[in-house]
Amino acid sequence: MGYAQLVIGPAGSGKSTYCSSLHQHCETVGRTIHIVNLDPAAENFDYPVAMDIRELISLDDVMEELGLGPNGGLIYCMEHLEENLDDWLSEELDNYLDDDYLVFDCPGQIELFSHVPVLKNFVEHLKRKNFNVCVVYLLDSQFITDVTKFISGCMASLSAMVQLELPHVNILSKMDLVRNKRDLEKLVVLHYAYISYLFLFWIMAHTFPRHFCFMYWQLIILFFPVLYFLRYLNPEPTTLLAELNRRMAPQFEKLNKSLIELVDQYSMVSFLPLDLRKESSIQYILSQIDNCIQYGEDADVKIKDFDPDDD
Ligand SMILES: Nc1nc2c(ncn2[C@@H]2O[C@H](COP(=O)(O)OP(=O)(O)OP(=O)(O)O)[C@@H](O)[C@H]2O)c(=O)[nH]1
Ligand SMILES: [Mg+2]
Repeated sequence: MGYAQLVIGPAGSGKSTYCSSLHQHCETVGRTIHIVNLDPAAENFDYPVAMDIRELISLDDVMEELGLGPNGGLIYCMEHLEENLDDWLSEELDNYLDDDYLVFDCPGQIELFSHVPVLKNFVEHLKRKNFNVCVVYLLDSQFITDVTKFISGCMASLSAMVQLELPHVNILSKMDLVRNKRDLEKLVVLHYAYISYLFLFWIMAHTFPRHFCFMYWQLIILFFPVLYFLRYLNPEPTTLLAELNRRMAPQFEKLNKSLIELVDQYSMVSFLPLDLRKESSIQYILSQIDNCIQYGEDADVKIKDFDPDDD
């Protein structure tokens, strides 16, 4: 039994960077994984490439010989891969043993996981080769700066989920950028809270000179910033719906409600945050994916077989 991650997501969402960080992390902890490049347009790699689609077909050749543009050329390359699943891919996969762990770094063209059946047939082939496969869908954290962007990212992920019919892990990448923004927001809110506090303190001191009144106001003033942070830490579907309705014209209310229900039904609101600066964040994501593909479960059984107490 082999194990595989299919890393997909919109262009520039951080797929290749994730693959490279994952490889580094695994090297550090003494675990072997092999990264496969499935992007015929990729040129620079921060990880050792175990298998490379460019050995099968080159995007530049396709564009030159067939007169196609970069996107049409890429779809042609992927369809060529589909035609060579039994030859090229099977031969390459034969180099890997049982228990090997492959990570496929895919191109970012959304067509590949919305309606073009190449990836679907690709994973079917992996399954036939006895691989446990999990989809890892990366969404750039910038998508949470705007509710409409967030919903469109969720829809693209949902489309991959429905098309590929595999265990699916959603990841919010580039969390280091969110943190900076949130720190700024925190600072602004605390700044205003502090000014309000001083202002009210001054008014109350002149109007009600009793001490318990200050305590009462103190509680109210501190309560508002806390509520503000909770709203960002744990977004509820109802909050998303309210924001969506606020952003769009009234005639879209019914559509918004259905979209949010759909997103909620497929548990799409749950994304695992990935902060590449933290080793613990990569480790947590990897453990969740391992769980999905049951990696390591056989190893436990083997350890039990060799338990020295049995003698
Ligand atoms: N700040 C920050 N930048 C990141 C992170 N991950 C990726 N990037 C940057 O985002 C850009 C795109 O990253 P890639 O890893 O090439 O994204 P990709 O999804 O492989 O892109 P395509 O293969 O073209 O679809 C690069 O400039 C990366 O340096 C991250 O965790 N934090
Ligand atoms: Mg890439």
